[in-house]
Amino acid sequence: MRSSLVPLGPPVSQDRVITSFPKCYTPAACLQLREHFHGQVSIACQRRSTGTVGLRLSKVVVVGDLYVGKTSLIRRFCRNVFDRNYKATIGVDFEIERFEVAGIPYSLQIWDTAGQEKFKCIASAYYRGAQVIITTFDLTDLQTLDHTRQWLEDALQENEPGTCFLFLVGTKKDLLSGAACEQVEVEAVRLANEMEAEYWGECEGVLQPRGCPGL
Ligand SMILES: Nc1nc2c(ncn2[C@@H]2O[C@H](COP(=O)(O)OP(=O)(O)OP(=O)(O)O)[C@@H](O)[C@H]2O)c(=O)[nH]1
Repeated sequence: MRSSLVPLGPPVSQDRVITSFPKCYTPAACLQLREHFHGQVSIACQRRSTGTVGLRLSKVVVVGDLYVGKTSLIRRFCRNVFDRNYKATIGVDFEIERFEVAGIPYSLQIWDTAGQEKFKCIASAYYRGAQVIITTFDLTDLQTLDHTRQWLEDALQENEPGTCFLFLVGTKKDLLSGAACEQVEVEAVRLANEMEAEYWGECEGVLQPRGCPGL
């Protein structure tokens, strides 16, 4: 069935062609280890028959308090731009990014949700069917870290247990000194482990592993 794997539209750009995966940041923070692969995936990889694996579109939802930097994270990832001007997201917005992973066309549908309380009921209608939940907080505002439990709980409620990969992202690393950032990140990684999520820091939209200095 190779024909069903031909991507629609023009070829994906070179930076969206993924032939190998980077090493995970720390085994404790990364749950997608080889032993966690589904048996069928492991067998398909061993036989190099991944062409028949039908996972070709994943839904990603990004949640978190207002002003933490959800839109900035997505805009950097999709368009490599960063804007210092704040424009609140109204309800939801989305982007589609096309990839080629190990020769298989693959799309990420990324949903940017509004952090403002008054839009929560609109945004939460889009949580269903997520394969990835990215919960974000502002490293300079500890309250936003406290709120991530509730954001995650709300997003998980709309999905089958155990079906989502979870990430916790601390934004605005550039606004903190190394020592202050490390202090918050220790707490964030502890919470990420509790949530069974993988932790990443962020600097003007660019994702960075813990411990990396800001811009
Ligand atoms: N210095 C700095 N500013 C950032 C960073 N990320 C986001 N910002 C700024 O923070 C403000 C809010 O960013 P947004 O991405 O709009 O926040 P949001 O979470 O999408 O906000 P809502 O749409 O209201 O939920 C903007 O002025 C951004 O420029 C960062 O890493 N560093």
